[in-house]
Amino acid sequence: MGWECQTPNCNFKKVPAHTLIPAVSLREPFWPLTASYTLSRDTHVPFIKLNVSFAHNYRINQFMIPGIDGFITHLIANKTVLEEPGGPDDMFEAIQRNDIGLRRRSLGSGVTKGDSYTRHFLVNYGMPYKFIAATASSSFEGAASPITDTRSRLNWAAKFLLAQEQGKSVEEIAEEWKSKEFNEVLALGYFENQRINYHDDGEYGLGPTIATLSLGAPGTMRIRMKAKHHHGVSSAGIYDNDAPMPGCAAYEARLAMHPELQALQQSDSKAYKIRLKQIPKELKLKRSGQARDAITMTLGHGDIMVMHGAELQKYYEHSVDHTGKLRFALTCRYIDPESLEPQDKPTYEVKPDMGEYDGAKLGVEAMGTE
Ligand SMILES: O=C(O)CCC(=O)C(=O)O
Repeated sequence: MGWECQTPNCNFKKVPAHTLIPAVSLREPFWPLTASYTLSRDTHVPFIKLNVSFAHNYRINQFMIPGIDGFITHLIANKTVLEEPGGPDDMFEAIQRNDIGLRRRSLGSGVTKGDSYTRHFLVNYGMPYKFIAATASSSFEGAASPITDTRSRLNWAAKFLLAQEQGKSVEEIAEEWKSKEFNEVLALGYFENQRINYHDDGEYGLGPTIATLSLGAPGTMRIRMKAKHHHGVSSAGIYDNDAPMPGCAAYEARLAMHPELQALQQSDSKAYKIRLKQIPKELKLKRSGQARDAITMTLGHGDIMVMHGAELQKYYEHSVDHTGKLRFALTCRYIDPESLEPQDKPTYEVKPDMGEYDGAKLGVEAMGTE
């Protein structure tokens, strides 16, 4: 990676050497990391429900958001996970040693003269994911092992959590999961001061489950209700008539008037439009500002974060920053091939995941609790 001048006939190229950041340097002297369960630094506001469990070397923080059908789960890895052969420590160093194609990509914005670029580095594998930036996609065939291993690891994590949530066995979930398993890995690389701003992952054609493996410096992931749903009013002062969510501004009052407003929408569209302008003033709803963060998770090296539920993406958004030297986030999604325009379809076959990673098999004796 480096710089290359694209002026015709200019051959300027600068490729600074990357000094490898060893995985052991990520260990924090005052943060216990052993073969037992790791502590949590996550926080949340009172209306969010947290369920903590422990399994397969992970402390599992499952956040439930009232009103939302879905969950956000943070699997906090212990030392056994980090040090397993081909695991997070090995992956972190392998991504630094091999060029997996991480580049700043053009956002294709017409706002400024010339191209503007993402502030972080990215590359996509498997089914093309065209929403963040014009990201070149490559086949899983021949991809570096951290890419294919991540796909397999995250398919396991998603199946395990869905089984837990739905009270089914992992085998039962595996049967249903097969046709919609993760078929894409988006790798993001962040150097110092690089971050991804608030956004959602609810684009057309995406499955309801999204999972990320975090490698390197701990990332701070913040989740907040989108301003439109929190305040319930557009910048033009029009009331937003989506169902109000617990934790939003004037929740009780908005909830009480919701059925009446729905009925008015059906019966008298003129009166309904007038009400949409009156309500923000009546309830003194703010048009600007943001909701406070509802959940803040510290995504440590080797941790997995799984978001499940389409409603979650509709009402909530997330951002991630970090204060270290280098962080990678490898995120898996299911992208419906039918949702892609002919010109966006892959030119290669996206084959099923043959990795068969099973986190339940790891270090069972060391934990002594499974
Ligand atoms: O950096 C991360 O952990 C999150 C990446 C993310 O939000 C995304 O890929 O949509």
